[in-house]
Amino acid sequence: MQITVSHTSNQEPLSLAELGWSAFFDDQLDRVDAGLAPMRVATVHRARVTAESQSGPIKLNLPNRANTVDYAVGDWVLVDPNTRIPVRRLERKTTLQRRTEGGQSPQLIAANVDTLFIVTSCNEDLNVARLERYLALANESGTTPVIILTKADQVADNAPWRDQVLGLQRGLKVVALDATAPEAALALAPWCATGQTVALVGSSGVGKSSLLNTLSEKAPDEAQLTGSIRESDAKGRHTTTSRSLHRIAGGGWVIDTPGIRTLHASDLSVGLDLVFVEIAELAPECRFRDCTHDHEPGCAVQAAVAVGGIDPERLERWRKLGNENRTNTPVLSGPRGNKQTKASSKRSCNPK
Ligand SMILES: Nc1nc2c(ncn2[C@@H]2O[C@H](COP(=O)(O)OP(=O)(O)OP(=O)(O)O)[C@@H](O)[C@H]2O)c(=O)[nH]1
Ligand SMILES: [Zn+2]
Repeated sequence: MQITVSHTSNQEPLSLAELGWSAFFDDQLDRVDAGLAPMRVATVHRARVTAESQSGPIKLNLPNRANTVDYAVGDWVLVDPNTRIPVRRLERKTTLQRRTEGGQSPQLIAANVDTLFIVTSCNEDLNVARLERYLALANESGTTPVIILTKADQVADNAPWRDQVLGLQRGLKVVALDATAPEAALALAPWCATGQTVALVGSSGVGKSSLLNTLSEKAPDEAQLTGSIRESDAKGRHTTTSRSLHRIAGGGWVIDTPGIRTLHASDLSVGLDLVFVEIAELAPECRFRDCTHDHEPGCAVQAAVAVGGIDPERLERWRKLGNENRTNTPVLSGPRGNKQTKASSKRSCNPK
């Protein structure tokens, strides 16, 4: 499908596949959609949404009373090429969302992300509990997590950092690199092929902007701001201000999402099970169905801790994250007035 839309860019037209289109979206098209142009949401502001069309970036005209919070960077929308009004948003393949503290409805971070790059650096600031949160978020949203250890060039041996993160989830891929070096793009190429979409999450100062610039081969004058890091406490300044969709040189797309530091564990169920799979697998063997793996007799998890099969610190972090999840996930009223949480209505791994 190629529908011409007047635009501001001189770039070569992109195929839909280059924009990230796949059979998943094609299957959602109806005959009535003929004449509409599929486009990908690139930026979402309070009253303004822009998109990447096949012929370049364009500003969308929102219908009256449309709420921009309904759109996420990475969304596919079908746009009327004459009015530039998005007529329909396609169902999302993956949805990254977060709930701010006390927030009733989750806030969209990004949509249709294939791989979540969880960025952390080889310094003393590495926080496994935070990485487990990001992993649970990635799993829950349906994206594949990859841990990126930046600043590998600043340590003689990155093995101690690699060892800390490899065990955080079964089959986890970990890549150590220098985010500022062109070779970083090569190391990440397996996840950045044409049509693939990745997103970057991680604390301030770990190298997300640097990685973004390296992946997009941005010239210095158009590069994202890269902030400086305070040497004293290894904590960075927050410098990134607008989320957006960037083209990866010779391949897919990268979404940069600020504000992820205020991420809270909420709405997690299978996402948590996949991170703490060693606990989830043993839980059915506990004597009590609602075992909290704490003080109960016949607890298979505590038995595994006793013989060194389960790391007690992991169990403690699982408990904290599960508690945080339950606290932050609003309780919904069930059909007959019985209360149930969204998380517990799916297969749950919360401390029961
Ligand atoms: N040597 C080296 N320096 C790096 C690497 N990654 C980032 N830096 C430097 O660390 C500082 C912070 O990097 P940024 O890319 O701004 O970090 P960020 O994660 O985008 O930070 P926020 O925008 O605050 O979220 C900059 O001075 C970078 O040049 C790396 O892999 N090696
Ligand atoms: Zn138990």
